[in-house]
Amino acid sequence: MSARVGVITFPGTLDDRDTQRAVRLAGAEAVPLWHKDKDLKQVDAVVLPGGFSYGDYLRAGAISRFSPIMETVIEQAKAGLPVLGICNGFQVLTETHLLPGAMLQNNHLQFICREQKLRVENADTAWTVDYEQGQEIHVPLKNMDGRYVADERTLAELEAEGRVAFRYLDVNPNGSLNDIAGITNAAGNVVGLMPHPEHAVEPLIGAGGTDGLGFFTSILKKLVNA
Ligand SMILES: NC(=O)CC[C@H](N)C(=O)O
Repeated sequence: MSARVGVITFPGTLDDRDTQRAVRLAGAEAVPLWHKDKDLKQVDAVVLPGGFSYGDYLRAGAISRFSPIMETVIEQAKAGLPVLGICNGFQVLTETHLLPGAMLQNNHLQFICREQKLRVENADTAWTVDYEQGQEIHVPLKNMDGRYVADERTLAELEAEGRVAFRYLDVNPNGSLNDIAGITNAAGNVVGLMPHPEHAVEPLIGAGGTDGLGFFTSILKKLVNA
C-alpha cells in the first residue's frame, strides 16, 4: 500500500512545497489539496503547512479555519484521520478547537528565526512513533505568533495526560507556557507544533539535518501498519 498524505494550500501558505517534498522523501505520496475544495481526495492523512494564510489578519489561522476544506478536515479528524499542523497549521488547528489553547505574539514582540532544540515528550502519537521518548531534536523555528497559552485547567490536563508532545529545550524562544512547542489531542491523531520539521529533512542544512524527517516516516509507519 502506498500511503497518501494530503498537504493543504491556503492563500498565503508558504511551506506547502517543502512539506510535499518531506512527505515524498519519507516514501509516501504527497497529494496537493486546495482550501476551497471540500474533497480530501481519499488521503490517509493531512498536513496543514506553515505560512501566513490570509496574511494573519484578525488572528493567525482565524480565517483559514473557515475554509471549505476545514469542514471536512474537522469532521474526519474527529473520526480519527491523522492531521499535523505545522506553525501556521498549528494556529489553524487551535482556531478549529481540534487542539486546545491559543497562540499569542512572541513575548519579545519580534519575529523569530532560529535553529531550535526540542524534546520529544510523546513518542506515541500518529506523527511521532518513529522518535524515541525523550529524544532531543533540532528543528528550525520561524514565526511571530508562537507563544502557546491555555488556561490553567487545560494546561494541567495536557500535562497529566502526556499531551505535551514537544517542549523547547535550552531556550524558551517566545514565552510559551510550560515551554510547550507542540501538543496532541487525546486520541493522538491530531498534532500541532510551532517549529518546522519539513525544513529539517536533508543532511545539507547542517545542525538538525534530518531530525524532522521522523514526523513523515512516523505517519507512513502508522498507515502502513494500520
Ligand atoms: N512560519 C510560519 O508558519 C509563520 C506562522 C505565523 N503566520 C506567524 O508568524 O506566527
